[in-house]
Amino acid sequence: MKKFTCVQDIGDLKSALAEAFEIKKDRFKYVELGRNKTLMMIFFNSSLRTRLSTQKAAFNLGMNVMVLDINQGAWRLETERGVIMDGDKPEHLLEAIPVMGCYCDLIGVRSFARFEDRDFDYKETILNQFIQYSGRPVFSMEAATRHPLQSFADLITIEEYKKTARPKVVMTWAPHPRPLPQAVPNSFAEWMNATDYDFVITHPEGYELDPAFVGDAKVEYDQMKAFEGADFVYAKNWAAYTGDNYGQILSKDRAWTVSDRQMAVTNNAHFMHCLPVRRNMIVTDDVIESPQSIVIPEAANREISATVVLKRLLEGLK
Ligand SMILES: CCC[C@H](NC(C)=O)C(=O)O
Ligand SMILES: NC(=O)OP(=O)(O)O
Repeated sequence: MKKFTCVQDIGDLKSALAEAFEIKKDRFKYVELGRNKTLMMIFFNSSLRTRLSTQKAAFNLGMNVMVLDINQGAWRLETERGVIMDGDKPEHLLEAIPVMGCYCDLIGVRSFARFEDRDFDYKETILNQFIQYSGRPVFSMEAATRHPLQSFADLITIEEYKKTARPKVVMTWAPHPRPLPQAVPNSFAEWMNATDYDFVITHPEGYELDPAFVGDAKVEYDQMKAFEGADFVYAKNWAAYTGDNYGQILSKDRAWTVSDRQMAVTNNAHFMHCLPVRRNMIVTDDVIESPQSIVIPEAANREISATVVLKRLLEGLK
């Protein structure tokens, strides 16, 4: 594997899942693979799970790790080509990227959507500059339009907890005080559409995601109807994608907050969320603390998804 930015990069999902469960049984099985190899993790945005689980995954494979928070300690970076750099940014990404590539073997990048220009975001301008100019294999630690390490961990978790071969999985929008990226819901939809699950998306009108990610998923504007018979509920907030509303908050309607009311019409569904979660906006305390909540095992599986991805990138170096 030469990059990991989307579901297609991991190849056959059944093989990827088999590798994940093999590693889950013995996560140090490939500890020699990464000896004297260095992972560089570059964050343009905050992180807890990705930062910790990906470092742990690198240690599982015997790698060295360097972490750079671009906006703390490094030079502020200009990302637009052609700009006259007479402002507050002393360095351009087009120099910084190949320099960073000199010091490592693999690069992970976190660079959220900026919500200033939909084309800039949806062309994955920042991530693709790392792919083009670093000279190293690059993987996404959540970019503008996808979060594949999260989605892979989500799939591992559903496979571990499902009670039927084709579970009903419902992704629901929920309110949030800030406009959040579409990367997590886009990516979850992309991975769910690559399985044979019964996948439904539910959100208020105006929150339609990019059709390229929605694919053949059923979209249901009535949340209660969507929840009927669900085996898994995956809650997430996202800002509007369509038209002039791009990056905007259209609703903070807390009738969409996942509570016992909605969970009561499911098939005793498991509750999932990628975290961090705003309690009593996205989900009530009772639901996220209930026996059906699997948000912690879901977060634990981030170490497993990252170990499989780093292993395949290291194998691709040979
Ligand atoms: C894993 C989630 C990261 C980010 N969350 C926030 C709060 O910015 C998001 O919603 O994309
Ligand atoms: N789910 C996830 O990626 O969490 P962080 O933003 O804390 O890394």
